[in-house]
Amino acid sequence: MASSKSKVAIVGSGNWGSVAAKLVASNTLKLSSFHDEVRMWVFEETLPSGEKLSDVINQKHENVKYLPGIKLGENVVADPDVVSAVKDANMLVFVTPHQFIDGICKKLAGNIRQDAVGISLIKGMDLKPEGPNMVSKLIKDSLQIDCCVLMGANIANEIAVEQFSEATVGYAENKPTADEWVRLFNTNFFSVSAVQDVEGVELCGTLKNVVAIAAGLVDGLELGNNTKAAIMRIGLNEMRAFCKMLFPSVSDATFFESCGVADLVTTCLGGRNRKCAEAFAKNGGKRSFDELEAEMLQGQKLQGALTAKEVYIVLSQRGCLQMFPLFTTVYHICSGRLPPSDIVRYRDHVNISAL
Ligand SMILES: NC(=O)C1=CN([C@@H]2O[C@H](COP(=O)(O)OP(=O)(O)OC[C@H]3O[C@@H](n4cnc5c(N)ncnc54)[C@H](O)[C@@H]3O)[C@@H](O)[C@H]2O)C=CC1
Ligand SMILES: O=C(CO)COP(=O)(O)O
Repeated sequence: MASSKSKVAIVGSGNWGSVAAKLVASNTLKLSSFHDEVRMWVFEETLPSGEKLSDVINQKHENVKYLPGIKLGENVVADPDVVSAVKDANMLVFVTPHQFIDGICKKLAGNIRQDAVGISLIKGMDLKPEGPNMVSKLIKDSLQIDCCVLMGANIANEIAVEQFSEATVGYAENKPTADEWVRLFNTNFFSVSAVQDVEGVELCGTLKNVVAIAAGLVDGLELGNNTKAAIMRIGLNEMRAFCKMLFPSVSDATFFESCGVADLVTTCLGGRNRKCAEAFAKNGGKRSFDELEAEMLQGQKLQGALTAKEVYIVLSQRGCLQMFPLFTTVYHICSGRLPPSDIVRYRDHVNISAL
């Protein structure tokens, strides 16, 4: 007889992907409605030792490259083949840098269980010539599955050592499925709640990375706390305006959840986008974000600079750059068209034409 237990697979194994696997795997051991084993797809790479990353994860139960020093749990099994990693699972957790998800979905289409559901932890958007698409929608449409999102003030390294934080699950209509995701992720140090606003939750997680770049520039320029707070406030307003422009149904209450103001604050204080933007400003904009990412993040990926470009393209297409002067200025600084110091002159730059 087929088992009615749910089986979980994690699509991704970077910094947050590894922590998500650890969180979920601690719960599948405790909750009888889940199979113990959690399969985690690893984008395979060869370590300096000559060993394959997936082999090392399975031997040491640790992602030595993206989450060193943290045990994932013996029930996390690394699999370098994405189709094999998901084939038995009915709960799929997507957690890769956003630039890779389209290609991954193309590989998975037609290769997942009929009864599968998904959740996206990916902060970023998918941009097609016809316009912006949310990552959860891309997953939903390409795999024909229900797809929730989980976003929040979730710096992975802090959750890895079990420091208290919160997260928000966003769902469209299917509350029972959202509740199942909450059950899978919630722990005594990771407090998860669900709201019926999938677009609002996902766009908050996406757009705060652009504001984090602005906050990092302020840090690099040593402009102080008041300036940084001002940039965060202005950024939050632009986040809200952008959300409402794309999806008028987005609720103001969503901005007060962990996925909203809390994620904005933690990312502007301690995230990777902030850190690289600080270095960018300290170098006077002479070293690109790609160079700084490669040098400072040991293979981890920034989402903010790419998202700033994607947001800029959406705003240009819609002819509303002037309504989003901070987002526009962040893009021009990231692309080298304006100096980092112009972050506080953002109001002067709303009429710059596209590159
Ligand atoms: N790290 C964090 O603290 C948090 C990250 N997030 C979000 O989660 C998502 C994933 O982030 P992380 O897990 O931190 O990843 P990461 O930033 O550690 O990225 C590296 C991952 O990308 C993979 N990769 C590299 N090239 C690839 C390719 N061509 N195709 C497929 N995969 C490739 C690497 O193997 C590695 O698993 C992002 O959208 C991020 O914004 C959300 C909350 C917290
Ligand atoms: O999303 C994050 C925290 O919630 C992490 O942000 P960074 O990618 O800037 O580190």
